[in-house]
Formats: sequence, C-alpha cells, structure tokens
Amino acid sequence: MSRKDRLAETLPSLRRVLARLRPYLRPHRAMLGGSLLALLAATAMKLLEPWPLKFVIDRVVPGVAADGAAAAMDPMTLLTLCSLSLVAIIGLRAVFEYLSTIGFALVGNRVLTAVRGDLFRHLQSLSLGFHARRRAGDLTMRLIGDVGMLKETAVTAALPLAANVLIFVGMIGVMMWLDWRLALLALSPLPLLWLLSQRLTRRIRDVSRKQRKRQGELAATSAETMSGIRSIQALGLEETTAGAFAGSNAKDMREGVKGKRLSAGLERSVDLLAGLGLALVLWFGALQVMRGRITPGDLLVFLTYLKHTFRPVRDYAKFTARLAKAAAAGERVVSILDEAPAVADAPDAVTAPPFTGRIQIEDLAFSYDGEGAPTFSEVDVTVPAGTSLAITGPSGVGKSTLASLVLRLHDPSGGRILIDGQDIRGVTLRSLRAQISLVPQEPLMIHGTIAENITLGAGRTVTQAQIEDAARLANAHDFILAQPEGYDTTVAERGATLSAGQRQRIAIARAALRASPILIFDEPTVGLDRASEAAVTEAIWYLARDRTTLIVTHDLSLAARADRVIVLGGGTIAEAGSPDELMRQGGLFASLRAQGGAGRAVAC
Ligand SMILES: Nc1ncnc2c1ncn2[C@@H]1O[C@H](COP(=O)(O)OP(=O)(O)OP(=O)(O)O)[C@@H](O)[C@H]1O
Repeated sequence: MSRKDRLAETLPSLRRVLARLRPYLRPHRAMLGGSLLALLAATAMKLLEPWPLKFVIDRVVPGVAADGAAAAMDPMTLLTLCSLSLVAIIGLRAVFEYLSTIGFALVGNRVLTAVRGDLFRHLQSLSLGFHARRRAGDLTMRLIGDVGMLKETAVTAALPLAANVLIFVGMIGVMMWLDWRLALLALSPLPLLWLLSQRLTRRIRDVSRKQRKRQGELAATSAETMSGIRSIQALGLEETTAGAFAGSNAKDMREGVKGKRLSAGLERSVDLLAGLGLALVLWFGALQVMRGRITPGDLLVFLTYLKHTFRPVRDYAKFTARLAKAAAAGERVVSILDEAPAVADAPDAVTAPPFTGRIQIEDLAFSYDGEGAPTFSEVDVTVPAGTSLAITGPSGVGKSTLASLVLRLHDPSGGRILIDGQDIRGVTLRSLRAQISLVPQEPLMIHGTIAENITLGAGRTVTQAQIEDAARLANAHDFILAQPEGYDTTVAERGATLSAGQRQRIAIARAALRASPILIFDEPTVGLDRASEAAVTEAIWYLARDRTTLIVTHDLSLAARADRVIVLGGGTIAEAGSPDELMRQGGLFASLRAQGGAGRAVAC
C-alpha cells in the first residue's frame, strides 16, 4: 500500500469534513494566514531554543576550545549574550504561540458558529419525510454536541497537531544537518511507531464513531421522554424508559473506556519507543563526542530535539482520539448539511402574487415511500375562492396528508395543485406558505407570553390592539384576560399550562393575525369538551367567512357547515358535494352523520 493510501486511510473522514467546510474558511483567509505565520515563527523559536545552551557548553565552559566569532568574544560576554538570547527566544516563542492560538481559536469559533447557524436553518428546510425518519434528540445532539466537539477540537487538537508536525519536520532537518548518521539512528524507532499509531488510530476512530452515535441515541431517548413525560408518568413507564436509557448509557461508558484504553496504550508505546531512541543517541552520540566528531553542545541539541521529536508523535496519539471523535462528529454534521431538502424552490420559482384563494386539486396522487401503494390517488376537487371545503373520512385515509400537500410540506407523486391557476411548485415556498395559515391539532406553543404566541408568524409588527382583536375573533380574549397576567402571562413549553381548547383558540388568533387568504384547520375540535368545541367552532367559522378554508375533521357537524365536503375512502374521493347533497345521496357521509347523533362521526 502506498504512503498516500495509508495517509488517506488514517483520517479520510476528517478530510471529507474539512473539504466540506472549506467554503466557510474562505472569509477568514487573512486571519488564518497570519496565525499560520505566527505558528511558523513559534516553531522557529522552538528550534532555536537549545542553541544558546550549546554555545555555553561548547564555548564558555572552561577547557573547551572556541572557534569562529565566538572565539573573539570574552567568555563572560558570550555567557551573558547566550542567557539574554535564551530569554528573548522563549519570550518571542510565547508571543507567537499566543498569537497563533488566539488566531486559530477565533477562526475555528467563527467558522463553526456559522456552520451551526446554517445547520439549524438547513434542518428547518428539510422535509417532513426526513424529520419523520430522524429522532429530534439526535438532531439536537448534532447541532449542539457535534458542532461543539468540532469547535473544541479545532483549538485543542488540530492546532497543536499542526504545530507538532512543523516542529517535527524542522527538528529532523536540523538533526540531519548536524550529523545525519546520528539523526538516522535517533529516528530508527519511528517507522515502528508510525505503524503502531496507524493501527490503533483506526480502532480509536471506530470506537469514537460508535460512541458518538450512542450519544445521539441517549439525547433522543431523553428528549422523547421529557416531551412525553405526561404519558410516561400516567402509563407508569418510568422504569421502562430508564431501562432503555441505562442500556445505551452503559454501552456509551464501555465504548468510552475502550477508547481511553486504546489511546493510553498508544501513548505508552510511544514513550517506550522514544526511550529506546534516546538511549541509542546517548550511547552513540557520546562515542561521537569522545571521537571528536561532534561537540558536547551538538549532543545536547540532539538530545533536546529528540525529546521534542518524539513528543509530537506521542501527542499525535493523544490528539488522534480527539480528532477521531471530531471526525465522527464532523461526519454527522456534514451528512445533514449534504441532505438535500425533498421539497425546495424550483430554479425558476417566482414570488406568488397575492392569492384570491381558488384551489384546484387535479388528479392528485401521493405515496409516502415514493414507490409503494399510494395513500390516495385520482383526487380531483376545486375550492372556489372564499369558500370552505371539509375533508373527512375514516382515520388514516390521508386527510391530513392532503392538507399538507397544499402547503407543499410534501410534493405529490402525481397530479398537481393550483392556486389561482398557478401550480404551487412554480412559486417560492416562502411566498406560498406566507399566504396560508395552518391551525393544526397540536398547535406550536413556544415558551413566551400569550401575546408573543399569538404574534408568532405574523410576519409584521403588530399592535396590542390588533392582538386583542385577533383574540376576540378567536373567542380567546376572555379566557386570556382571566389569566394571572392577561396577555403577558407566560405560556409553558408546548403550552402545557393551557387547556387544549385554549391552545386551539390561541392558534386561531394567530391565524387571524396573519390575515392570509387561505386557512387550513387540521382536526381543530378533536379532544375538546362541548363548551370549548362550541367556542372554537364559532371562531373557525367567523375567521373562515371570506377566506378559502380547508377543514380536516372527523366532526361531521363541523363538516356539515362547510360549503362542500369530500369524504376520502378507498384511496380516493368516495363522496363529494355540498353537505345537503351528501345527506340526500344517503351514502357514507349521511350514514355516519346519522350514527353520530349530535353530529360526531363516531365511526370515523
Ligand atoms: N411520515 C409518514 N411516513 C409514512 N407514512 C405516513 C406518514 N405520515 C402518515 N403516514 C401514513 O399515511 C396515511 C395517511 O395519514 P394521514 O395522517 O394523512 O391520515 P388521516 O386521514 O389524516 O388520519 P387521522 O384521521 O387519523 O388523522 C396513514 O396510513 C399513515 O399511517
């Protein structure tokens, strides 16, 4: 195997990661160049460090003959000069090392902060299909933990490693120049050392990769548990989830210990081989001094360099573990950055003009896995602007999916959706979604005040009066005023401090504030008691007055108030018409409505 191949095998993933992140480095080229110069200067100082000592031993210590410029100098002057230059060299090295550390740290932090920002944005642009396949906790781990690990490694491993490589090359060069035979002897353990580190590095990297994956699982399990804590406690699942967590936790520990053992083994092997090299140089070098081939000062330089030459290789083992972890973390970050959003703006997409709201669904088909049996097909329906359409049917027939297609949360496998005669794939996602308001069954509630939750997604500055108007429209004003601090009452994460009906009405107020021409309600009344249901229903129809409204619902009394109803069933539209027509036809809608008594579609 060629040297190039072996190198490529050592840290290919790190290279891939670096190649992917290179564009982020471009704006920081000047600082990177400056830091590299400082690093080179620091290395030069490091190479110079033993030389004053060499002069003192060779030229000042009594009984040793001097030659050249030093011979003309009085020993005291030479000693003072050597001492001062030692101070100067060490001082300069400190300054250059400081500058390079700070420079690289700044670049590393800036670059990875930008990467994290982009990753967050990118995650939000990835399709629902992607998010359905991934665990939220694992994605959070990538965003916070993995990027953090890359950040830390850039400063604590990559920089020292680069410095070590420079020092290593420099010292070998000077040693060769001083005495090439002694240099070769000193470096004889290096090939063995290299082979050893290659083998262990690969194993360390594999362990790190597994560990990183495990940590993603841990984060995902804990995120799922915390977000579903209510059900976990109610169902008494604490021990089951703790068991699952403990399993991954123990595996993480075992992998951590294994990684530590491997890297500690590598470090100690390096120490042993370095000791061997040092002993060889001491023995052979002292013989050379006795034969007058080199001076004692040369031997001192050799021995000092040798210690420094092996240290980079030893540290390489130490940094390898960190770099391996960073490579594994980097791969996890890059794999998400490289994930292309399944739903994206077409290259020639235009900004949608203000919609009047006519929706045409033509021969629409959709399948979640692309090739499998479609969830539905041959769906044809037109919703004139300003009218309402209820989408109903048994559970799992694809009602919510159909509604999400209008928002382009997925793209259809066949057919098309037009708004005002324009295929929605021809307009930008932003301009499409800005004109549609979705009120889902579980509306998004952020940790913040009720007012902040209402203004979420408004896309403009709104006044308190506008917020209150929207809340009145959504039948929410009175209950909000009854809260301890009214509109300034803080809502817990996921709206845990509000009832389902209250959350719904806040979401409806939010939709009212957006003033979009198209509204989509997805099971807005499910799980509500009669009073809340009445309040929410009233708010829905008030809001729907002059907008195109799609209502996905099992509640047939709600559906019966829409201008038109489609009943999905058997993978397509089973019935369509106005509620009166459907009742007259005496089909599924009529029978379910009859079964539901007061209008609830019990069988749906
Ligand atoms: N992300 C997904 N990946 C794969 N299949 C999915 C996904 N989401 C939903 N499905 C499946 O697609 C079908 C339609 O789901 P959808 O949620 O649209 O049905 P629905 O009619 O709204 O059901 P419900 O009335 O119970 O809310 C279901 O069989 C469901 O299992």
